[in-house]
Amino acid sequence: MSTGGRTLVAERGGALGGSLRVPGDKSISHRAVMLGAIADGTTVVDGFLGGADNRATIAAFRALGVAVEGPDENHRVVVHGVGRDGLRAAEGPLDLGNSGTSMRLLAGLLAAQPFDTTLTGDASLTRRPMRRVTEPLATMGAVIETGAEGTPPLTIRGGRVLTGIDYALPVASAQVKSALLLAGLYAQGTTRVTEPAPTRDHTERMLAGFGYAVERGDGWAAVTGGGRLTAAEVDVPADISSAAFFLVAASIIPGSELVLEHVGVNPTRTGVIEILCLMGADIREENPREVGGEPVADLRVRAAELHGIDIPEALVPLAIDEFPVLFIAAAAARGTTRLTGARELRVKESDRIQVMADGLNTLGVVAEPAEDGITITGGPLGGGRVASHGDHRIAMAFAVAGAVADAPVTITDCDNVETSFPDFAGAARAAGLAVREAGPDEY
Ligand SMILES: O=C(O)C1=C[C@@H](OP(=O)(O)O)[C@@H](O)[C@H](O)C1
Ligand SMILES: C=C(OP(=O)(O)O)C(=O)O
Repeated sequence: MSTGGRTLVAERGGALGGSLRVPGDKSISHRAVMLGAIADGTTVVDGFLGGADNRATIAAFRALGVAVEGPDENHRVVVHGVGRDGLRAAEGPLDLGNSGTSMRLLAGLLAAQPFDTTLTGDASLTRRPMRRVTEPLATMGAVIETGAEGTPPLTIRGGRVLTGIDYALPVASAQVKSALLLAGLYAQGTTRVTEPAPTRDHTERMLAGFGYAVERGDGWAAVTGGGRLTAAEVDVPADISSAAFFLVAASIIPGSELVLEHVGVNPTRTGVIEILCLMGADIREENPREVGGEPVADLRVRAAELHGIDIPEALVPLAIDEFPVLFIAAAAARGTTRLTGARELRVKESDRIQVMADGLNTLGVVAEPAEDGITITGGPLGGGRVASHGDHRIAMAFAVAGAVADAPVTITDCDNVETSFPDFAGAARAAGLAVREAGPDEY
Protein backbone atom coordinates (compact mmCIF):
# COMPACT_ATOMS: atom_id res chain seq x y z
CA MET A 1 0.00 0.00 0.00
CA SER A 2 2.28 2.66 -1.27
CA THR A 3 1.32 6.20 -0.44
CA GLY A 4 4.46 7.75 -1.87
CA GLY A 5 5.71 10.91 -0.32
CA ARG A 6 8.61 11.57 1.96
CA THR A 7 11.75 9.51 2.26
CA LEU A 8 13.68 9.54 5.54
CA VAL A 9 17.34 8.73 6.05
CA ALA A 10 18.57 7.49 9.44
CA GLU A 11 22.23 7.21 10.30
CA ARG A 12 24.46 6.32 13.18
CA GLY A 13 24.84 9.26 15.58
CA GLY A 14 25.88 9.67 19.19
CA ALA A 15 24.29 8.64 22.46
CA LEU A 16 20.80 9.94 23.30
CA GLY A 17 20.42 12.28 26.23
CA GLY A 18 18.23 14.88 27.91
CA SER A 19 14.48 14.68 28.21
CA LEU A 20 11.66 14.60 25.72
CA ARG A 21 7.88 14.78 25.81
CA VAL A 22 6.44 12.91 22.84
CA PRO A 23 3.00 13.93 21.49
CA GLY A 24 -0.30 12.97 23.09
CA ASP A 25 -1.87 9.53 23.15
CA LYS A 26 -3.68 8.70 19.94
CA SER A 27 -6.25 6.32 21.46
CA ILE A 28 -7.18 8.74 24.25
CA SER A 29 -7.34 11.72 21.86
CA HIS A 30 -9.83 9.90 19.60
CA ARG A 31 -12.04 8.97 22.52
CA ALA A 32 -11.98 12.49 23.99
CA VAL A 33 -13.49 13.89 20.78
CA MET A 34 -16.04 11.10 20.45
CA LEU A 35 -17.32 11.25 24.01
CA GLY A 36 -17.09 15.04 24.10
CA ALA A 37 -19.25 15.22 20.97
CA ILE A 38 -22.15 13.26 22.48
CA ALA A 39 -21.83 14.73 25.98
CA ASP A 40 -23.89 17.56 27.44
CA GLY A 41 -21.67 20.63 27.76
CA THR A 42 -18.22 21.70 26.63
CA THR A 43 -15.28 19.33 26.85
CA VAL A 44 -11.75 20.76 27.01
CA VAL A 45 -8.97 18.43 25.92
CA ASP A 46 -5.32 19.26 26.67
CA GLY A 47 -2.31 17.42 25.30
CA PHE A 48 -4.36 16.40 22.25
CA LEU A 49 -2.49 14.57 19.49
CA GLY A 50 -2.81 16.67 16.34
CA GLY A 51 -1.82 13.83 14.01
CA ALA A 52 -3.74 13.04 10.86
CA ASP A 53 -5.71 10.17 12.45
CA ASN A 54 -7.11 12.34 15.22
CA ARG A 55 -7.75 15.19 12.82
CA ALA A 56 -9.82 12.72 10.77
CA THR A 57 -11.92 12.04 13.86
CA ILE A 58 -12.42 15.77 14.45
CA ALA A 59 -13.39 16.30 10.79
CA ALA A 60 -15.93 13.47 11.03
CA PHE A 61 -17.65 15.03 14.04
CA ARG A 62 -17.66 18.45 12.43
CA ALA A 63 -19.42 16.84 9.46
CA LEU A 64 -21.91 15.35 11.94
CA GLY A 65 -22.76 18.82 13.21
CA VAL A 66 -20.44 19.17 16.21
CA ALA A 67 -18.47 22.40 16.72
CA VAL A 68 -14.87 21.49 17.52
CA GLU A 69 -12.18 24.13 18.07
CA GLY A 70 -8.51 23.34 17.59
CA PRO A 71 -6.14 21.71 18.02
CA ASP A 72 -4.34 24.99 18.72
CA GLU A 73 -0.59 25.50 19.17
CA ASN A 74 -0.95 24.46 22.83
CA HIS A 75 -2.50 21.11 21.80
CA ARG A 76 -5.88 22.13 23.17
CA VAL A 77 -9.16 21.02 21.62
CA VAL A 78 -12.59 22.25 22.69
CA VAL A 79 -15.58 20.08 21.82
CA HIS A 80 -19.02 21.65 22.08
CA GLY A 81 -21.07 18.58 22.93
CA VAL A 82 -24.44 18.17 21.23
CA GLY A 83 -25.78 15.60 23.70
CA ARG A 84 -26.54 11.95 23.06
CA ASP A 85 -29.19 12.65 20.41
CA GLY A 86 -27.72 15.79 18.85
CA LEU A 87 -25.66 14.39 15.97
CA ARG A 88 -26.91 15.30 12.48
CA ALA A 89 -26.54 13.48 9.15
CA ALA A 90 -23.30 14.26 7.32
CA GLU A 91 -23.65 15.54 3.77
CA GLY A 92 -21.27 12.99 2.30
CA PRO A 93 -19.11 10.02 3.27
CA LEU A 94 -16.80 10.48 6.26
CA ASP A 95 -13.20 9.94 5.15
CA LEU A 96 -11.26 8.53 8.07
CA GLY A 97 -7.95 8.43 6.23
CA ASN A 98 -5.57 5.84 7.70
CA SER A 99 -7.34 5.44 11.03
CA GLY A 100 -8.72 2.05 11.98
CA THR A 101 -9.68 3.30 15.43
CA SER A 102 -11.84 6.09 13.99
CA MET A 103 -13.66 3.74 11.66
CA ARG A 104 -14.34 0.92 14.10
CA LEU A 105 -15.38 3.13 17.02
CA LEU A 106 -17.58 5.31 14.80
CA ALA A 107 -19.28 2.21 13.40
CA GLY A 108 -20.49 1.51 16.93
CA LEU A 109 -21.29 5.08 17.88
CA LEU A 110 -23.30 5.71 14.71
CA ALA A 111 -25.12 2.35 14.55
CA ALA A 112 -28.22 3.62 16.36
CA GLN A 113 -28.46 7.15 14.93
CA PRO A 114 -31.63 8.12 13.06
CA PHE A 115 -29.65 8.80 9.84
CA ASP A 116 -27.40 6.88 7.41
CA THR A 117 -23.63 7.39 7.39
CA THR A 118 -20.94 6.11 5.05
CA LEU A 119 -17.42 5.62 6.42
CA THR A 120 -14.45 5.35 4.10
CA GLY A 121 -10.68 5.73 4.21
CA ASP A 122 -7.39 5.47 2.38
CA ALA A 123 -5.88 2.54 0.48
CA SER A 124 -4.66 0.91 3.70
CA LEU A 125 -7.84 1.35 5.74
CA THR A 126 -10.09 0.14 2.92
CA ARG A 127 -8.24 -3.22 3.05
CA ARG A 128 -8.69 -3.79 6.77
CA PRO A 129 -11.25 -6.23 8.22
CA MET A 130 -14.48 -4.67 9.50
CA ARG A 131 -16.70 -7.74 10.04
CA ARG A 132 -15.23 -7.98 13.51
CA VAL A 133 -17.39 -4.93 14.33
CA THR A 134 -20.23 -5.20 11.84
CA GLU A 135 -21.17 -8.77 12.81
CA PRO A 136 -21.68 -8.20 16.55
CA LEU A 137 -23.32 -4.84 15.80
CA ALA A 138 -25.74 -6.67 13.47
CA THR A 139 -26.56 -9.01 16.36
CA MET A 140 -27.53 -5.90 18.32
CA GLY A 141 -29.86 -4.91 15.48
CA ALA A 142 -27.63 -2.61 13.41
CA VAL A 143 -27.63 -2.68 9.63
CA ILE A 144 -24.19 -1.96 8.19
CA GLU A 145 -23.21 -2.71 4.62
CA THR A 146 -19.56 -3.45 3.91
CA GLY A 147 -17.59 -3.71 0.70
CA ALA A 148 -16.48 -7.05 -0.69
CA GLU A 149 -14.64 -9.21 1.87
CA GLY A 150 -16.05 -7.21 4.77
CA THR A 151 -13.85 -4.22 4.04
CA PRO A 152 -14.74 -0.50 3.94
CA PRO A 153 -16.58 1.54 2.86
CA LEU A 154 -19.18 0.92 5.53
CA THR A 155 -22.70 2.23 5.09
CA ILE A 156 -24.56 2.40 8.37
CA ARG A 157 -28.33 2.43 7.97
CA GLY A 158 -30.04 4.70 10.45
CA GLY A 159 -33.22 4.38 12.42
CA ARG A 160 -32.52 0.97 13.97
CA VAL A 161 -33.38 0.06 17.51
CA LEU A 162 -30.44 -1.70 19.14
CA THR A 163 -30.64 -4.27 21.90
CA GLY A 164 -27.76 -4.99 24.26
CA ILE A 165 -25.82 -8.24 23.83
CA ASP A 166 -23.44 -10.33 25.86
CA TYR A 167 -20.51 -10.78 23.51
CA ALA A 168 -17.28 -12.73 23.87
CA LEU A 169 -14.64 -11.17 21.62
CA PRO A 170 -13.03 -13.78 19.37
CA VAL A 171 -9.85 -11.64 19.12
CA ALA A 172 -8.39 -9.37 21.77
CA SER A 173 -9.30 -5.97 20.29
CA ALA A 174 -9.90 -2.71 22.12
CA GLN A 175 -11.42 -1.28 18.96
CA VAL A 176 -14.11 -3.95 18.80
CA LYS A 177 -14.75 -3.77 22.53
CA SER A 178 -15.05 0.02 22.31
CA ALA A 179 -17.33 -0.07 19.26
CA LEU A 180 -19.76 -2.34 21.11
CA LEU A 181 -19.69 -0.29 24.31
CA LEU A 182 -20.35 2.90 22.32
CA ALA A 183 -23.26 1.22 20.51
CA GLY A 184 -24.37 0.01 23.94
CA LEU A 185 -24.86 3.62 25.09
CA TYR A 186 -27.78 3.73 22.64
CA ALA A 187 -29.04 0.16 23.07
CA GLN A 188 -31.93 -1.12 25.12
CA GLY A 189 -30.65 -3.03 28.12
CA THR A 190 -27.08 -3.99 28.91
CA THR A 191 -24.20 -4.59 26.51
CA ARG A 192 -21.50 -6.75 28.02
CA VAL A 193 -18.18 -7.47 26.30
CA THR A 194 -15.82 -10.20 27.48
CA GLU A 195 -12.27 -10.20 26.17
CA PRO A 196 -9.96 -13.20 25.76
CA ALA A 197 -7.06 -11.14 27.15
CA PRO A 198 -6.89 -7.62 28.58
CA THR A 199 -6.77 -4.80 26.00
CA ARG A 200 -6.46 -1.04 26.43
CA ASP A 201 -9.29 0.21 28.62
CA HIS A 202 -9.33 3.91 27.76
CA THR A 203 -12.98 3.79 26.67
CA GLU A 204 -14.10 2.32 29.98
CA ARG A 205 -12.04 4.82 31.99
CA MET A 206 -13.14 7.80 29.96
CA LEU A 207 -16.83 6.86 30.00
CA ALA A 208 -16.57 6.83 33.79
CA GLY A 209 -14.84 10.24 33.63
CA PHE A 210 -17.85 11.55 31.64
CA GLY A 211 -20.15 10.30 34.38
CA TYR A 212 -21.40 7.20 32.57
CA ALA A 213 -21.61 4.05 34.69
CA VAL A 214 -19.43 1.21 33.42
CA GLU A 215 -19.58 -2.10 35.20
CA ARG A 216 -16.33 -4.03 35.12
CA GLY A 217 -15.37 -7.50 36.22
CA ASP A 218 -12.63 -10.00 35.54
CA GLY A 219 -12.16 -9.73 31.77
CA TRP A 220 -15.44 -7.98 30.99
CA ALA A 221 -17.01 -4.52 30.81
CA ALA A 222 -20.67 -3.55 30.47
CA VAL A 223 -22.80 -0.47 29.93
CA THR A 224 -26.56 -0.02 30.07
CA GLY A 225 -28.09 2.15 27.37
CA GLY A 226 -30.13 5.27 27.80
CA GLY A 227 -27.88 7.35 30.03
CA ARG A 228 -26.28 10.70 29.32
CA LEU A 229 -22.65 11.85 29.34
CA THR A 230 -21.50 15.03 31.06
CA ALA A 231 -18.70 17.10 29.52
CA ALA A 232 -15.30 16.68 31.17
CA GLU A 233 -11.76 17.99 31.16
CA VAL A 234 -9.38 15.52 29.57
CA ASP A 235 -5.61 15.74 30.04
CA VAL A 236 -4.03 13.45 27.46
CA PRO A 237 -0.72 11.89 28.51
CA ALA A 238 2.17 11.41 26.07
CA ASP A 239 1.67 8.32 23.93
CA ILE A 240 3.64 5.28 25.10
CA SER A 241 3.42 3.99 21.53
CA SER A 242 5.43 7.03 20.38
CA ALA A 243 7.72 6.88 23.42
CA ALA A 244 8.50 3.27 22.43
CA PHE A 245 10.78 4.37 19.57
CA PHE A 246 12.95 6.21 22.09
CA LEU A 247 12.77 3.45 24.71
CA VAL A 248 14.31 1.13 22.14
CA ALA A 249 16.74 3.68 20.68
CA ALA A 250 18.12 4.68 24.09
CA SER A 251 18.37 1.01 25.10
CA ILE A 252 20.44 -0.04 22.09
CA ILE A 253 22.65 3.03 21.56
CA PRO A 254 25.59 2.74 23.97
CA GLY A 255 25.99 5.55 26.50
CA SER A 256 22.39 6.80 26.21
CA GLU A 257 20.31 8.06 29.11
CA LEU A 258 17.00 9.68 28.24
CA VAL A 259 13.92 10.73 30.20
CA LEU A 260 10.54 10.50 28.46
CA GLU A 261 8.19 12.84 30.25
CA HIS A 262 4.53 12.44 31.24
CA VAL A 263 4.02 9.11 29.48
CA GLY A 264 0.73 7.23 29.86
CA VAL A 265 1.53 4.00 31.71
CA ASN A 266 -1.92 2.47 31.89
CA PRO A 267 -1.17 -1.22 32.63
CA THR A 268 -3.07 -2.21 29.48
CA ARG A 269 -0.40 -0.35 27.46
CA THR A 270 2.90 -1.12 29.17
CA GLY A 271 3.72 -4.43 27.46
CA VAL A 272 6.56 -2.69 25.61
CA ILE A 273 8.28 -1.85 28.90
CA GLU A 274 7.78 -5.37 30.23
CA ILE A 275 9.13 -6.98 27.06
CA LEU A 276 12.16 -4.69 26.91
CA CYS A 277 12.91 -5.32 30.60
CA LEU A 278 12.69 -9.10 30.00
CA MET A 279 15.31 -8.51 27.28
CA GLY A 280 17.57 -6.78 29.81
CA ALA A 281 16.60 -3.12 29.33
CA ASP A 282 17.06 -0.55 32.09
CA ILE A 283 13.79 1.42 32.22
CA ARG A 284 12.47 3.04 35.38
CA GLU A 285 9.14 4.69 36.04
CA GLU A 286 9.66 7.93 37.97
CA ASN A 287 7.12 10.29 39.58
CA PRO A 288 4.14 7.99 39.10
CA ARG A 289 0.89 9.97 39.26
CA GLU A 290 -2.68 9.83 38.01
CA VAL A 291 -3.95 12.38 35.52
CA GLY A 292 -7.63 12.40 34.59
CA GLY A 293 -8.16 8.74 35.44
CA GLU A 294 -5.05 7.52 33.59
CA PRO A 295 -1.72 6.56 35.22
CA VAL A 296 1.25 8.66 34.07
CA ALA A 297 5.00 8.54 34.81
CA ASP A 298 8.34 9.82 33.55
CA LEU A 299 10.36 7.00 32.03
CA ARG A 300 14.14 7.00 32.51
CA VAL A 301 15.88 4.68 30.08
CA ARG A 302 19.58 3.87 30.07
CA ALA A 303 21.49 1.88 27.45
CA ALA A 304 21.79 -1.82 28.27
CA GLU A 305 22.91 -5.07 26.66
CA LEU A 306 19.74 -6.67 25.33
CA HIS A 307 19.31 -10.40 24.84
CA GLY A 308 16.74 -12.40 22.89
CA ILE A 309 13.65 -13.87 24.60
CA ASP A 310 10.52 -15.84 23.84
CA ILE A 311 7.92 -13.08 24.15
CA PRO A 312 5.13 -14.21 26.53
CA GLU A 313 1.88 -14.35 24.53
CA ALA A 314 -0.01 -12.67 27.37
CA LEU A 315 1.97 -9.49 26.65
CA VAL A 316 1.02 -9.34 22.96
CA PRO A 317 -2.21 -7.28 23.26
CA LEU A 318 -0.48 -4.99 25.77
CA ALA A 319 2.23 -4.08 23.23
CA ILE A 320 0.32 -4.58 19.99
CA ASP A 321 1.45 -1.36 18.26
CA GLU A 322 5.03 -1.53 19.53
CA PHE A 323 6.14 -4.70 17.74
CA PRO A 324 7.75 -3.01 14.74
CA VAL A 325 10.23 -1.23 17.01
CA LEU A 326 10.50 -4.24 19.35
CA PHE A 327 11.69 -6.19 16.29
CA ILE A 328 14.49 -3.63 15.93
CA ALA A 329 15.38 -4.22 19.59
CA ALA A 330 15.44 -7.96 18.82
CA ALA A 331 17.71 -7.39 15.81
CA ALA A 332 20.13 -5.42 18.00
CA ALA A 333 20.02 -7.96 20.84
CA ARG A 334 22.27 -10.94 21.47
CA GLY A 335 20.57 -14.24 20.58
CA THR A 336 17.16 -15.11 19.24
CA THR A 337 13.76 -13.52 19.92
CA ARG A 338 10.59 -15.43 19.14
CA LEU A 339 7.12 -13.90 18.85
CA THR A 340 4.00 -16.06 18.60
CA GLY A 341 0.28 -15.40 19.04
CA ALA A 342 0.45 -12.10 17.14
CA ARG A 343 -1.53 -12.82 13.98
CA GLU A 344 -3.28 -9.46 14.44
CA LEU A 345 -0.09 -7.74 13.26
CA ARG A 346 -0.94 -8.91 9.75
CA VAL A 347 -4.08 -6.70 9.59
CA LYS A 348 -2.74 -3.37 10.82
CA GLU A 349 -1.90 -0.43 8.54
CA SER A 350 0.33 -2.94 6.71
CA ASP A 351 1.12 -6.62 7.23
CA ARG A 352 3.57 -5.75 9.98
CA ILE A 353 5.06 -9.25 10.17
CA GLN A 354 5.92 -9.50 6.48
CA VAL A 355 6.91 -5.87 5.98
CA MET A 356 9.24 -5.91 9.00
CA ALA A 357 10.74 -9.26 7.95
CA ASP A 358 11.44 -7.90 4.46
CA GLY A 359 13.03 -4.71 5.81
CA LEU A 360 15.14 -6.57 8.37
CA ASN A 361 16.33 -8.99 5.69
CA THR A 362 17.32 -6.01 3.54
CA LEU A 363 19.49 -4.82 6.44
CA GLY A 364 21.13 -8.26 6.68
CA VAL A 365 19.23 -9.48 9.74
CA VAL A 366 17.93 -13.06 9.88
CA ALA A 367 14.16 -12.64 10.41
CA GLU A 368 11.83 -15.53 9.65
CA PRO A 369 8.13 -14.68 9.51
CA ALA A 370 5.48 -17.17 10.65
CA GLU A 371 1.71 -16.98 10.33
CA ASP A 372 1.33 -15.58 13.84
CA GLY A 373 4.73 -14.11 14.60
CA ILE A 374 8.40 -13.96 13.73
CA THR A 375 11.80 -15.26 14.81
CA ILE A 376 14.63 -12.74 14.75
CA THR A 377 18.30 -13.52 15.29
CA GLY A 378 20.25 -10.57 16.63
CA GLY A 379 23.36 -9.52 14.76
CA PRO A 380 25.02 -6.59 13.04
CA LEU A 381 22.68 -4.35 11.05
CA GLY A 382 23.74 -3.08 7.66
CA GLY A 383 22.39 -0.13 5.73
CA GLY A 384 19.96 -0.23 2.85
CA ARG A 385 16.68 0.97 1.43
CA VAL A 386 13.53 -0.30 3.12
CA ALA A 387 9.89 0.21 2.17
CA SER A 388 7.56 1.26 4.99
CA HIS A 389 4.50 0.50 2.84
CA GLY A 390 2.98 3.73 4.10
CA ASP A 391 2.89 2.37 7.66
CA HIS A 392 3.89 5.00 10.24
CA ARG A 393 5.14 2.54 12.83
CA ILE A 394 7.29 0.64 10.32
CA ALA A 395 8.84 3.91 9.11
CA MET A 396 9.73 5.06 12.63
CA ALA A 397 11.01 1.60 13.63
CA PHE A 398 13.51 1.62 10.76
CA ALA A 399 14.55 5.16 11.68
CA VAL A 400 15.67 3.64 15.01
CA ALA A 401 17.44 0.81 13.16
CA GLY A 402 19.51 3.38 11.26
CA ALA A 403 21.02 4.59 14.54
CA VAL A 404 22.82 1.25 15.05
CA ALA A 405 23.37 0.23 11.41
CA ASP A 406 26.79 0.20 9.71
CA ALA A 407 25.54 2.41 6.86
CA PRO A 408 22.56 4.75 6.33
CA VAL A 409 19.05 3.31 6.28
CA THR A 410 16.77 4.95 3.71
CA ILE A 411 13.03 4.56 4.40
CA THR A 412 10.45 5.22 1.69
CA ASP A 413 6.73 6.14 1.88
CA CYS A 414 6.99 8.05 5.16
CA ASP A 415 4.11 10.54 4.78
CA ASN A 416 1.97 8.57 7.21
CA VAL A 417 4.35 9.19 10.09
CA GLU A 418 2.11 12.24 10.50
CA THR A 419 -0.82 10.01 11.46
CA SER A 420 0.55 9.35 14.94
CA PHE A 421 3.72 11.42 15.40
CA PRO A 422 3.81 14.87 13.76
CA ASP A 423 7.43 16.06 13.43
CA PHE A 424 8.90 12.72 14.45
CA ALA A 425 12.16 13.62 12.70
CA GLY A 426 12.44 16.85 14.71
CA ALA A 427 11.76 15.06 18.01
CA ALA A 428 14.24 12.34 17.07
CA ARG A 429 16.94 14.91 16.35
CA ALA A 430 16.21 16.70 19.63
CA ALA A 431 16.88 13.42 21.45
CA GLY A 432 20.12 12.91 19.47
CA LEU A 433 19.09 10.59 16.62
CA ALA A 434 20.46 11.35 13.16
CA VAL A 435 17.18 11.27 11.19
CA ARG A 436 16.59 13.60 8.26
CA GLU A 437 14.56 14.05 5.10
CA ALA A 438 16.26 12.52 2.07
CA GLY A 439 17.88 14.94 -0.35
CA PRO A 440 16.58 15.04 -3.95
CA ASP A 441 19.34 12.69 -5.15
CA GLU A 442 18.59 10.15 -2.41
CA TYR A 443 14.98 9.33 -3.36
O1 LIG B 1 -8.58 1.06 20.59
C1 LIG B 1 -7.59 1.66 20.14
O2 LIG B 1 -7.40 2.88 20.27
C2 LIG B 1 -6.55 0.85 19.44
C3 LIG B 1 -6.58 -0.53 19.53
C4 LIG B 1 -5.62 -1.41 18.85
O3 LIG B 1 -6.26 -2.00 17.74
P1 LIG B 1 -7.09 -3.39 17.84
O4 LIG B 1 -8.30 -3.17 18.64
O5 LIG B 1 -7.42 -3.72 16.40
O6 LIG B 1 -6.13 -4.38 18.43
C5 LIG B 1 -4.40 -0.65 18.37
O7 LIG B 1 -3.66 -1.44 17.45
C6 LIG B 1 -4.76 0.66 17.73
O8 LIG B 1 -3.60 1.37 17.34
C7 LIG B 1 -5.52 1.55 18.68
C1 LIG C 1 -2.97 0.06 14.40
C2 LIG C 1 -2.86 1.38 14.59
O1 LIG C 1 -3.88 2.30 14.46
P1 LIG C 1 -5.33 2.18 13.81
O2 LIG C 1 -5.82 0.77 13.98
O3 LIG C 1 -6.14 3.20 14.51
O4 LIG C 1 -5.18 2.53 12.34
C3 LIG C 1 -1.58 1.97 15.03
O5 LIG C 1 -1.57 3.17 15.32
O6 LIG C 1 -0.52 1.27 15.10
